Amino acid sequence: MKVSVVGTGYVGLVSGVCLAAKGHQVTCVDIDADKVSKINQGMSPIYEEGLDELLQQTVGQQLKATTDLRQAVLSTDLSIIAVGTPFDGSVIDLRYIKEVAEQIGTVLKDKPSYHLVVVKSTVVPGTTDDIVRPILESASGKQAGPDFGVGMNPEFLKEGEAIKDFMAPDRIVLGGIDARSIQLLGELYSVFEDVDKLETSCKTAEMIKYTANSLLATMISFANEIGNLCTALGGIDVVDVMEGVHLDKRLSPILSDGTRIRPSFTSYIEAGCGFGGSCFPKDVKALIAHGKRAGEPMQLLESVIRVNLEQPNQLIRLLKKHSPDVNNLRVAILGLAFKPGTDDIRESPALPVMQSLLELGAQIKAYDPIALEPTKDLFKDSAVVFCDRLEQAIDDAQAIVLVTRWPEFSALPDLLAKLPAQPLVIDGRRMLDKENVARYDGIGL
Ligand SMILES: NC(=O)c1ccc[n+]([C@@H]2O[C@H](COP(=O)([O-])OP(=O)(O)OC[C@H]3O[C@@H](n4cnc5c(N)ncnc54)[C@H](O)[C@@H]3O)[C@@H](O)[C@H]2O)c1
Ligand SMILES: O=c1ccn([C@@H]2O[C@H](COP(=O)(O)OP(=O)(O)O[C@H]3O[C@H](CO)[C@@H](O)[C@H](O)[C@H]3O)[C@@H](O)[C@H]2O)c(=O)[nH]1
Repeated sequence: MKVSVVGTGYVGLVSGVCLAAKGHQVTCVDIDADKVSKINQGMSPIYEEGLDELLQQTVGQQLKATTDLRQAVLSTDLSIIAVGTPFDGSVIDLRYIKEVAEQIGTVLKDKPSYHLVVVKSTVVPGTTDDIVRPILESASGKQAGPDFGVGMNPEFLKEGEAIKDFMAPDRIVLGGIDARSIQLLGELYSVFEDVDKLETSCKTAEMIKYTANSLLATMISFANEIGNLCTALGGIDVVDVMEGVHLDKRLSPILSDGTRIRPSFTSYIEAGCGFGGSCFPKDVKALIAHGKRAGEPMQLLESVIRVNLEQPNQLIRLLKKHSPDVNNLRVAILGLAFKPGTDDIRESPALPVMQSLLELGAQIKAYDPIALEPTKDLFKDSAVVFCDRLEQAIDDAQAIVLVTRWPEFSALPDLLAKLPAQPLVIDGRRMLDKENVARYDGIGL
């Protein structure tokens, strides 16, 4: 099929490149001419494992990028909207979605053939039916249904694993205003075989996305609250607790070949220093606000956000338990990205941890394999020393605070063993073997 994807951020570019790799003819559209130029040269504007390679395989053949939305819509059968939907504190900001809907509607006025417009951005339930559809109708002077189709197809990819998630998704949700819209959207995804596909309304598709993210965020805050209680009670390790809980077959099913799905970090019931990123915090807050407007306060989700806001402080509390005076303490912060596999620092727990330590007078060295540059900008007026190598960050540290679960940090016990004096290690992700580190403490211990 011929597909245009509007917005070339994490979701738009990954979707465009993967759909191209699956054999579709894709035109990516962005208002940012720099991004468009980079994409056409085969260079991804964002860091995502495997994206550059897949882009280079497809660009100039199955995929091209442009700033010309009009031409892109006229020359394709289907347009996917993948622009940002930031949360402004009380509602999600639909400015970019509305702008793009208006622009696509204007083009549809001059397009004689049927076209399907699909919202992929995360939008609160009702947005596609009540906001996007009327804008498309009024800008085109046409009627949704007979003249053009409207669909909603939420995206579930995780940053750092985006290509894998898109190419082999757990499920594909096909929302649409009518059978024809859903059928065409289904055709786009017919190249994804052996994947559960759910056909539904746009409003339900939107709600599935928010519910999925809210559930995962709830599981994390739940694990973190239990972890903090383990710390307060003493003599209990949350890792053992969660393993015991997870052995319930309802949580770790036994597969038909007899193997059991074991608890792992990705199970979302592992305690840590809090969830960050561009999705969980924003989406949970947006659903809370949407609930309030509907007269349905979301008390559980309010607590999920409160627990998460407080969780980075738990690292400071643990540090102070061992070193009550943090003033002038030499502290290494390991990991700045909100999770491994990305240079994205949005809502990363590392940011409030560094801020608190600076206020307490600590001397900070910070290290991340790829997220140093964006963090440098945020702390440019501070005395934080940014290190290019892990060894450099820890060489004279009195304390180490591990914030991001980068695989590279599993080498820490060996590196520490070579140091003349052993620093205290506060493990915010419980990724190190506590028996292998001389002075160890961590979340939920
Ligand atoms: N980042 C994720 O992991 C993820 C995963 C699933 C869903 N989502 C959702 O997908 C949506 C997009 O997220 P993102 O992280 O890709 O956003 P992003 O901010 O990385 O990218 C948005 C892109 O849209 C472009 N844009 C803005 N206005 C435009 C216009 N009028 N025409 C063309 N391009 C325009 C911007 O220049 C930018 O490149 C959001 O609703 C987000 O919640 C994100
Ligand atoms: O057991 C866990 C798992 C994750 N996290 C943290 O949770 C945050 C989010 O992690 P992850 O879910 O891996 O990354 P995202 O890229 O934010 O992906 C989430 O948000 C996307 C955007 O909506 C969805 O598409 C994905 O399905 C959903 O997992 C990160 O800070 C992680 O460190 C934990 O603290 N404990």
